[in-house]
Amino acid sequence: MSAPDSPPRPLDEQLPRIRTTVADASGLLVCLDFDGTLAPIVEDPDAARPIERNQDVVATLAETPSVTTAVISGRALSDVRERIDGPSIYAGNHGLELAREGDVSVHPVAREHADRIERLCAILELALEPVPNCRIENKHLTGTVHFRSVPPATVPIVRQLTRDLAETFGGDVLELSPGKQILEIGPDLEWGKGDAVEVIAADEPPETTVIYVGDDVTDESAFRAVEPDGIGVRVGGDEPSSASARVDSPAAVADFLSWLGSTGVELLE
Ligand SMILES: O=P(O)(O)OC[C@H]1O[C@H](O[C@H]2O[C@H](CO)[C@@H](O)[C@H](O)[C@H]2O)[C@H](O)[C@@H](O)[C@@H]1O
Repeated sequence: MSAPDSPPRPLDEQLPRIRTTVADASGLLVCLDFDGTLAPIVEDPDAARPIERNQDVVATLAETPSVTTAVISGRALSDVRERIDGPSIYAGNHGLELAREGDVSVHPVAREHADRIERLCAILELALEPVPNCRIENKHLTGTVHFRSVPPATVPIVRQLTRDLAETFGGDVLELSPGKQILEIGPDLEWGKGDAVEVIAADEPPETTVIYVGDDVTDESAFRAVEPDGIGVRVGGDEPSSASARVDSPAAVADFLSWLGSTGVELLE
């Protein structure tokens, strides 16, 4: 395992360990983040789409008997399900909602605070309306303030207003967290993508290797959940990470997933 403050190694360097780990397994649970991992980061969050090769390889993996696929996203569950087909499991809102086997479960504390999130999103819409290209994404259990496309001089204002309004209207039950050119508002909870991965993995047969691929700070809890027995792959950037391997881009994710679907599946016990 790499220490949390050490950079993951390029995937090629990690392949010998990955081969051994997969060869010792009877099946794979492949968990995938969406934005920045399957889909390139784009200016308009509504325009994000997986690259075609990721869409194809996820569909192929989803049909492979020894593989379970899951998409674990910060987007709302209803949103991410529309964006990629195939997986049998989806988690939305950073793991606060989980859909599997025809059932959707929602974290009870997040459900309790959903009205407060809705109200705060409405207030933020009004307050930030004068800032060109500032978007509020109301995800019902969490909300996102997007400042990727705002005039650079207004970013500090967006950040400060968001902080102030979250403090005033979030009481002591909501918290802010960072993302890629966003601020996320959610319930103040010890629950994240790593917890969702653990819940999903608990239902897999013994000797399943868990793989998690993601690009952002909220994916770190998932890397910690899967490493060192499983495989964490961080996409892009050069930040320290708890993932042991790194790839450059969604295109490189497609290469890795294709390798898993061919060589990886053949290596399984
Ligand atoms: O966990 P993820 O599936 O990676 O979701 C994290 C956030 O992704 C989206 O925002 C990011 O992608 C946008 C489209 O490329 C980009 O415009 C934005 O700047 C990024 O932060 C999504 O809109 C958020 O709701 C997710 O929380």
